[in-house]
Amino acid sequence: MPIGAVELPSRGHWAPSFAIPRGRSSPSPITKTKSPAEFFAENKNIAGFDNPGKSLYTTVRELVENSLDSAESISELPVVEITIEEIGKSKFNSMIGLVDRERVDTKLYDDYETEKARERRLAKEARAQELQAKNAALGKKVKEPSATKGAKGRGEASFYRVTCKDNGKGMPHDDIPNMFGRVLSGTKYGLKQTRGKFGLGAKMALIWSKMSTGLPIEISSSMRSHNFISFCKLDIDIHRNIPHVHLHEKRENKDRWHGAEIQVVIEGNWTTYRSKILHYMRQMAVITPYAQFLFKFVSEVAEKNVTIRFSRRTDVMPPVPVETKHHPSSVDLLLIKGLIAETSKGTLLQFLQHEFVNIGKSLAERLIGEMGPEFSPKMAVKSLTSQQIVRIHQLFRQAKFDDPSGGCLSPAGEYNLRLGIIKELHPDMVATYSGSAQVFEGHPFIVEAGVSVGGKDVKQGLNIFRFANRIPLLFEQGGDVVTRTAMKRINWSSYKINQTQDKIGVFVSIVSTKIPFKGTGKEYIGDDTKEIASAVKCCIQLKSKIVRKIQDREQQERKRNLSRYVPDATYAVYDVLKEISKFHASKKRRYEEEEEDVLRKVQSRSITKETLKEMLAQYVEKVDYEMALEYATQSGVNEEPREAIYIQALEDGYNFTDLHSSNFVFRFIQ
Ligand SMILES: Nc1ncnc2c1ncn2[C@@H]1O[C@H](COP(=O)(O)OP(=O)(O)OP(=O)(O)O)[C@@H](O)[C@H]1O
Repeated sequence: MPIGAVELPSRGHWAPSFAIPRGRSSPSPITKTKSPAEFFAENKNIAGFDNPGKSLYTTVRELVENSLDSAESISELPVVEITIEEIGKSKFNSMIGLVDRERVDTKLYDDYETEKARERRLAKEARAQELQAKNAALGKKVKEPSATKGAKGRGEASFYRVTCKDNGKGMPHDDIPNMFGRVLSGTKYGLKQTRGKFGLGAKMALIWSKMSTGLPIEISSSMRSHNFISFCKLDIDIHRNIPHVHLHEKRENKDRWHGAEIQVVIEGNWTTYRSKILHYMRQMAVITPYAQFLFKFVSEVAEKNVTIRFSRRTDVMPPVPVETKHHPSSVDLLLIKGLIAETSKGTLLQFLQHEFVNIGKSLAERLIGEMGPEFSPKMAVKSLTSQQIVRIHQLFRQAKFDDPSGGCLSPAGEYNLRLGIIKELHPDMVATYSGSAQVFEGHPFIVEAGVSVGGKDVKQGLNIFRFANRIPLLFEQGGDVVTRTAMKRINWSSYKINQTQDKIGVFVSIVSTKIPFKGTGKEYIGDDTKEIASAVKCCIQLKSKIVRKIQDREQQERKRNLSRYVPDATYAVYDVLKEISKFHASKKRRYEEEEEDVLRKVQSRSITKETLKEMLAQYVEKVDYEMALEYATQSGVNEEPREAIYIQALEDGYNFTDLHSSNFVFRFIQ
């Protein structure tokens, strides 16, 4: 939807209005209204900008998610480059044209400490270090020393330039100022599964930069059809909630690049949020294995630099989610009024039939009949009174409608989820499951889950990975429906898994046209949504798959263990045989015919160490095969290797056909 079509909440209507007393002498309060930009600047924590560290994290997150939404919207395999560049105080000062100044009156500063206090602090730190070294020498677990707190005081602020570049759709030249300089404006307001929803994230990064560094945001963008790059430098007029454009021009696009590059300079804290940012990138790589991410942290000190490339492992992308219409049981009074105001349909019958899913002509007629004598199919929908609209709403809440289909959703897919887990965690075992579409308050949702055991960089116990509309959720884990289900409602021991000792990965991805997040931070899904809670439980219960995989693994390990002993066993047996064959030659003892045959062969060297080793290996192979066959007969392996596969519809422009299964995709290129 072009930005012009986005109906912005008009200032003053939605914003909290409150009374400010003028002072003791003046009892009559004046009512003030706030612009959305002002409101979010004052309450930035509700959008994930709680402190400098979290703000750095949220800025990265908002920019990366916009990039992915953008590339996927044009079915382009995403290539996203994100760079966080540390900017020292001197560099920052020179960027804003401020001359560095040494402290003169040191006692003026909050972090001033007397000589005595400094000595005491240093002595305490030395004692802590000594204790740590002692513990390390004794092999005891050493706790990370808490960041040495100097004297009190907030310390120096750290500044970072965050740049995010993608190969997405780009933006129309004239829309850029509004997209980045007007809070609550965006192109993702329709009823559709997208990562972004509120029209807020990029603007919050700008508001934070305005609050912490005063520097504007820079946007470069080009669309596929453009032979120019739009460049825009802007900040935001907080009080009026409008963009304040510094520069907006068209530049040459020699390389025919399309996509967007956003750059913002903010205060942050890399030290405290480093691990959160890297976890976020890794989890994004799990759920988006068809994207390529290049993450860079560029420090002023070269040793602190970080470069991580999360490579693409597949070019199979989930389908682009499609916009859908509202389900009658999901709408409220305000929404019905909005739909009536916007509809191009003339009559009530047409309105019901065309503006909602799952209302066909005959159902629309039955509903109108049920509304009462003052309603008729041919009546003008725009002539409905407020009372009549309430009647429609009441009926929508009580009538029975078919559930909405999940066809408009775009889950990661079992194949991608499995691939992402394998690529980033290298587990010993992974089982995945994809649920069918279900419904919550008229919105379809799909839950997919994976369970892994073992792997790289995975801690002992439960490691929970949560995703909503393919966004990793890292904060407020405790109250989340996935955490609670995995910790409290699943009996892991019945899966042959030890909940405290095994390295267990639990991955749950929920996609929907409406994710019931708690709060605006998009950080967790409450445990109180019954439908979602039970779907999550069903999905994590991959019991038969997990148990089967563990048995398979035990089978493989048995063979591996037996094979490992073949050389030693060969030497031991051969040495014994040689000794016995000497006895046999001296006729001191008689043996059975079969045994004599073996001993003769050892003597004549037609049985050597090598042949014996080979025979033992063959025997292990045979026994393993027989046991596997027996196991397969018991557990019905005949059913197991069959994978459901389906053929993707051939659309114009495709010159290949994909055969999908949860474990693989065959691509036939014509
Ligand atoms: N990298 C990008 N490529 C193309 N368009 C972009 C990009 N970043 C932002 N946009 C456009 O700017 C709009 C505003 O982005 P913003 O991050 O403020 O909100 P949002 O993504 O719509 O919602 P949310 O606040 O939930 O993230 C987006 O809707 C999108 O149309």
